[in-house]
Amino acid sequence: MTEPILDIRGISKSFGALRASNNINIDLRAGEIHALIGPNGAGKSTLIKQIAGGLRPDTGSVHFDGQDITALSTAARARLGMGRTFQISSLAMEYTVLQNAVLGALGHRGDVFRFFRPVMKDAGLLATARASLEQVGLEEFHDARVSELSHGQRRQLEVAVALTLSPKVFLMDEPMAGLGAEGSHRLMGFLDQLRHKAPILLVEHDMDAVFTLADRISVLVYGGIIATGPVEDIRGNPIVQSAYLGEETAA
Ligand SMILES: Nc1ncnc2c1ncn2[C@@H]1O[C@H](COP(=O)(O)OP(=O)(O)OP(=O)(O)O)[C@@H](O)[C@H]1O
Repeated sequence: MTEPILDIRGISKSFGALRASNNINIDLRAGEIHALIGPNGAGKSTLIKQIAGGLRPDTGSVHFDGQDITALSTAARARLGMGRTFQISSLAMEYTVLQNAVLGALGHRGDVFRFFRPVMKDAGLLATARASLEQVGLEEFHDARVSELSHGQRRQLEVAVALTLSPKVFLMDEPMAGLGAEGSHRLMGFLDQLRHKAPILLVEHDMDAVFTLADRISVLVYGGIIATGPVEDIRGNPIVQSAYLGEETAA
């Protein structure tokens, strides 16, 4: 078995009396999509924040590419190759697709206090931005404003922005949210390919997407992982069904 690229060991996090993460172990290996599912409030976003660096765990560690990064900032983790897309879009709606990608590349470079105009003439940044847009198939939309894009295209642009730092892994928080059937279908095809560039830890409520895309699934309930395994094992696991999937089908 290959060494995990991302290895979360024994993470716990409490907010007052609430144990939002309870001794969580989860890892991500090359080429895979590992889905993290669980009911609302189970602690999925809290876990992603601790992996990405926005929230410090009370105990436990995050290892990334062989290095203990538990004490590193979000920016330092991003520079090491931790790519992230968010539950709520982080795009600048009135800027163009290319400008968003350039801003992403600029942010990752760390020198954000430059004036916008010269930035758009920076050959290195432009090349990085264009290459990322090409990888997600948005090269024809360089000059379109984000506000003119479909939801699905915005999700692709978010991935392009993350790609500007050549990520070694992706953390994705509900990428299917707000997409219609066709948009979800397209994005699923895209993520299916993307996993070969960098494995994906995928938080997702859309069970069709999870069952279609995931290589492994971890189920989080009340802050603790109650099961991890291949899709078929999780689907057929009676504890998972009563704790989560039953609830979903009843909805
Ligand atoms: N900063 C915070 N302070 C206090 N409680 C918090 C904080 N962040 C999260 N919580 C609580 O921790 C629990 C887990 O929340 P979290 O947002 O991680 O769940 P989730 O599984 O991502 O939910 P959803 O699927 O609705 O996005 C919830 O009970 C939430 O209210």
